[in-house]
Amino acid sequence: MIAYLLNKHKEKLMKILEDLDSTKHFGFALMFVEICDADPKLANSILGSPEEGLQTCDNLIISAQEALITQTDNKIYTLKKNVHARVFGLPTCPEVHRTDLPKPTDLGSFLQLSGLIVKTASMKVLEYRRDYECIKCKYKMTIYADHDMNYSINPPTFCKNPEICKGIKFKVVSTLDSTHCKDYQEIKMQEEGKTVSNHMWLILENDLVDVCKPGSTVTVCGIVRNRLKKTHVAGRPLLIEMTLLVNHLQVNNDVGPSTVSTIERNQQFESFWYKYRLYPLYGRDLILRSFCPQIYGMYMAKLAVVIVLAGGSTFHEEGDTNVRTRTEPHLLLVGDPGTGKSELLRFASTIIPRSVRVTGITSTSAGLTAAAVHENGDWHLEAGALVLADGGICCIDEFNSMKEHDRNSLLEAMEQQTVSVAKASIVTKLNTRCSILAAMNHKNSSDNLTESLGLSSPLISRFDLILTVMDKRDDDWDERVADYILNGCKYRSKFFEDKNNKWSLEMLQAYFSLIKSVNPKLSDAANTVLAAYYQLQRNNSISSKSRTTIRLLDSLVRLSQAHARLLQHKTVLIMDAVVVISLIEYGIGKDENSMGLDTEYFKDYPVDPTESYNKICETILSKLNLLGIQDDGDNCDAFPPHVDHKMSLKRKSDCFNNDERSSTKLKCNSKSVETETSVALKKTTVIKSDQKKESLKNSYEKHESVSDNSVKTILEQSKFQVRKRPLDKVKSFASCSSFSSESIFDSEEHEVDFDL
Ligand SMILES: Nc1ncnc2c1ncn2[C@@H]1O[C@H](COP(=O)(O)OP(=O)(O)OP(=O)(O)O)[C@@H](O)[C@H]1O
Repeated sequence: MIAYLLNKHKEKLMKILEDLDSTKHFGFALMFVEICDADPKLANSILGSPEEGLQTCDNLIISAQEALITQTDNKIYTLKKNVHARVFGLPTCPEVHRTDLPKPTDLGSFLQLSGLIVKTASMKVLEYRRDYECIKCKYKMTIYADHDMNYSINPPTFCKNPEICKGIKFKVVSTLDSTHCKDYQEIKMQEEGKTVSNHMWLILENDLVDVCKPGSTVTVCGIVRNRLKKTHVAGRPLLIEMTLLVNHLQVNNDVGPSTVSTIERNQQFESFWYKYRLYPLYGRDLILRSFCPQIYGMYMAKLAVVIVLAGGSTFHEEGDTNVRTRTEPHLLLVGDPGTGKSELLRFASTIIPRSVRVTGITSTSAGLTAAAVHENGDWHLEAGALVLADGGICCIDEFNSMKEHDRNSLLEAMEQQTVSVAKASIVTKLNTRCSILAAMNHKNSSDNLTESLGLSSPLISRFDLILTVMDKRDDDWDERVADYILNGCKYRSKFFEDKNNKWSLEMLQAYFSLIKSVNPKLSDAANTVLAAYYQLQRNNSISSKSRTTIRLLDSLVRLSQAHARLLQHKTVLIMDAVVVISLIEYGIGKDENSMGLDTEYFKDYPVDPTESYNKICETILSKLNLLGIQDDGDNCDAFPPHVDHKMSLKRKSDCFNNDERSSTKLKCNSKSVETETSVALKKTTVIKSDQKKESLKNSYEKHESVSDNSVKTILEQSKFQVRKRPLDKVKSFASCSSFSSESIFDSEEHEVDFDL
C-alpha cells in the first residue's frame, strides 16, 4: 500500500510535506477501487470495520510521508500527523451504494449516499479528548468524547493505573489546544425528490467543515452511527437518531443533465427529430400536446412553460471571469380563476427532477430564501424554497397572495441568482440558480400592467415572460373544452392512437434532462431580428415601461436559445427569434400588441403550425422592416445536431437534377426521407454550368458513401454558388406547408409537393 501511495500520490504527499503549518488537517482522497487493487485486505477492513480500516489508512499515509522524507532527504519537509484518508467511489452495489437513507440494520457500516443539504449548523470547535491526572498517583489518562452521547466527556470513576491505585479523584491537565480540539459541524441531508421528513444529520470534522451550503447536492461516504437525541429529557424513554460520520464529501453543484436519460431514450429522440427534421414545428407541437394533456388548448401558455423549462444556453468563455449571466428564464402566468394555471405549474414540477412547489399564501421571505433557526441552543441556517430549487424550477402559485415585503425578497434571487444572508451572526451567500414559474390572478382590469398586476416595476421587469390567460366566454371554445373534459379519453386516444405521438412523463423528463447539454448559439440573422424588435419596443410609446428595460433584450436572447434548445438545434435561427417575439407580443395583450398579431389565433393548436408560423413571421418581419433577412446557409446545416447527413446516392443525384426540380414529388416517410441538407441543396443550389453539374453528378455516382462534408468540399472546389433561399420559402425548415397535422400524425408516408 505504501508503494502504491508513493507511486500514485507522490505529488499529493509532497504538497502535504511542503506545507509549513504542521497543525493543519489534510484530507487525502483515495479511490476505493484503487485501494482494492493495491491492498484487498485493507479494502475489506474499510467495509467490515470502517473505524479501524480508516485509521490504518491514516497511519499508512504518515508512513508514506516518512518514506518520502528519507527518499528525498529534503530538510524543508516536515511530517504531518493530521492527515485523514478520504475514501470515495464505493462500488455501485446496493450493499454499500445507497439511494435511500440508511436503516437501523446498517449501523456501523461504511456507505455512500447522495442527497440535498437543507440545513447547516454553525461551525464549532469540539473538544474531542481530555487528559485527567489521578491526584493520588499522578497517573495520566485520556478520555475521548462519546459520539453516541452527543460528544459528552465523562470524568473517570477509578484510576486505571496498572500498578493498582485506588484513587477516585482526578484533575483536568489538558488545555483546549489543537491536539485536543477539532473543527466540527453538523449538516442535515434530505433524500432528493422525497419529503422533508426523510433526512439525516451528517457530522463533518476537520477539513470537511464548511465545504457545502444549504441547497448543495452532495455525495458522501461515511460510517452510520446512532446517538441520543439532543432533545432527550431525563426520565423519559430514550430517543435515538441516526447520523453519518462523514469520511468523504463531494459537492455536485454543477447544473447539468441528470441521469434520467438513457442511450435507448436518446436514440428515440434522435429518430423523432430525424422524422420531423423538415418540419420541426410539428415535432415541437407534438411535445406540447403530450405536456399536461389533461388541459385542453392553452397552446401559448404550454409553449411558454416548455420554453422556460428548456432554459437558455450556458457558455464558458475563454478567460472566464467566473461572472455568471442568468440563463434560467422566469415566467408569470396571469389570468382569470380556473383557467388551468395551477395545473400547468404542477405538471412542470413533475418533469424537472429538482423542483419545489409553494403557494404564495403560506410563503414568507425566509421560507423562500433562507432562515436562521435557533435549535437546541444552536443557530442553524435553513435553506428556503429557492435555494432548494437551485438547478431546477420553483413554482409559486397564488403569487399575488404574498405580502409585498416577501415578494421583494425575490429581487436578488431572480436576477443575481443568489440570496445574501446576514442573520444571527451568520453571513453568507446561497445559490438560487432556478427558473421561477409563478401564477396569479389579475388585481384589477386596469390597462396599466403595473396597476393591473399590483406588482412593483423591478419585479415585473425580472420576468422574461408574462402571459395572460383569460377565461373568455365563447360558445365554440366552451363546447370544445367541455367535450375534451367529458370525452377526454376519446379525444386523447384518437390523437395518441399512434404510439409514436405519445410522449410519456418519463420520456418528457428524459428529454428535458438531455437538452440541458445543448447550448445553441445566436446566428447573425436571429441577432438582427431580436435587436430590431428590442429597438422597436424601446421606441414604442404605448409599451409598458417596466417591460421594456434592457432586461428585455436579455430575455429575448435567453428565450430564443431555449426555443432552439427545445428543438435540439445548435444554432438560434430566425424561426426561434420570431416564435419568442410572438410569445412576448401575446403576453403583452391586444391593446399594447405593437405587431398587431391576432392574439386569439393562439388559443388552440394551429392545424398547420408551419402555415401559422409563416403568417406570423411575415407580419413580424415586415413590422421590423426585415422582410429580406435570411438565415445563413451554413447555420442551417448545423441543426439538428444528431441528424445523419448521409444521403442515398439516388437522392443526392436527384438534388442536382435541375430539370426535375420544378415539380419534384418527394416521398417522405420515417424510413426514407431526404435530409434537410438535401432539401436545402435542392432548393438553393444553382448549378452555373451544365458541364460542372454533370461532373458533380458523376462524382456522386462514383462514391456511394460520400458524406455531406464532401458535398461542401466539392461545391467549394467547383466554386459553385450556394444561393441563399428566398425568404418566403425558407422562413423555417418547416416550410412544407402542404402538410396537415392530421396527415403527419396519422400516416407513415406523405406526399410532399415542393414547389420550386
Ligand atoms: N383548458 C382546460 N382544459 C381542461 N381543463 C381545464 C382547463 N382549464 C381549466 N381546467 C380545469 O379547471 C380546474 C381549475 O384549474 P386550476 O386550478 O389550474 O386553475 P387556476 O387558473 O390555477 O385557478 P386559480 O387562479 O383560481 O388558482 C382544474 O381541474 C383544471 O383541470
